[in-house]
Amino acid sequence: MPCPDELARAESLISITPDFPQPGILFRDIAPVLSDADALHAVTQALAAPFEHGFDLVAGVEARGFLLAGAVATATGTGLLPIRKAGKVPRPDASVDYALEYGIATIEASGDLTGRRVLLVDDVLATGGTLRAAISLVEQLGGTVAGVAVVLELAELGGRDAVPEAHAVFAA
Ligand SMILES: O=P(O)(O)OC[C@H]1O[C@H](OP(=O)(O)OP(=O)(O)O)[C@H](O)[C@@H]1O
Ligand SMILES: Nc1ncnc2[nH]cnc12
Repeated sequence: MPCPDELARAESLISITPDFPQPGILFRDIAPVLSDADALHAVTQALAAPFEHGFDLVAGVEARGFLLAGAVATATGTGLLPIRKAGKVPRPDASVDYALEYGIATIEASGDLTGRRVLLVDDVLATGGTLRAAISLVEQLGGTVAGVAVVLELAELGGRDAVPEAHAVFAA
């Protein structure tokens, strides 16, 4: 497990910008965490820790989820499943439409995940639309969702109701 002091410092690096990308949205940006080696290490460890040995593939949703999924997969010696936004996968085997806090989107992926235990990771749990869609996508591909981990849960947006199994490193 990561050191609590290091995690607290990592949380303090998350920036908050009002009215981005739309008026009324309080945007949380984890980019400063990614560019700090100790903070990135602590957050990566904290994302994976509750699920130790319970997964063999890490999935992240484009784009910010990719960054964390890559870090967690490397740290835990597992593979990586990129879940892409619409139009990027040549022959998607699964496609899911969804709504998120500030828009609508479609995610796609290809491959046979039969027998794979997948840890889903993302930066922010807001309404939960993105992770709910990602869970559905993994299951459509034949995989089992072994866990869901996010860096930051925005509690007032109700994402926990949509994804009750989510483990959040930080909550706001
Ligand atoms: O809980 P929700 O309301 O679904 O919102 C959370 C999602 O919103 C952001 O992704 P975004 O689609 O903005 O993509 P990005 O990673 O490319 O910035 C964030 O990275 C999460 O995936
Ligand atoms: N408020 C927010 N900040 C950052 N990413 C988000 N994704 C959805 N809502 C968000």
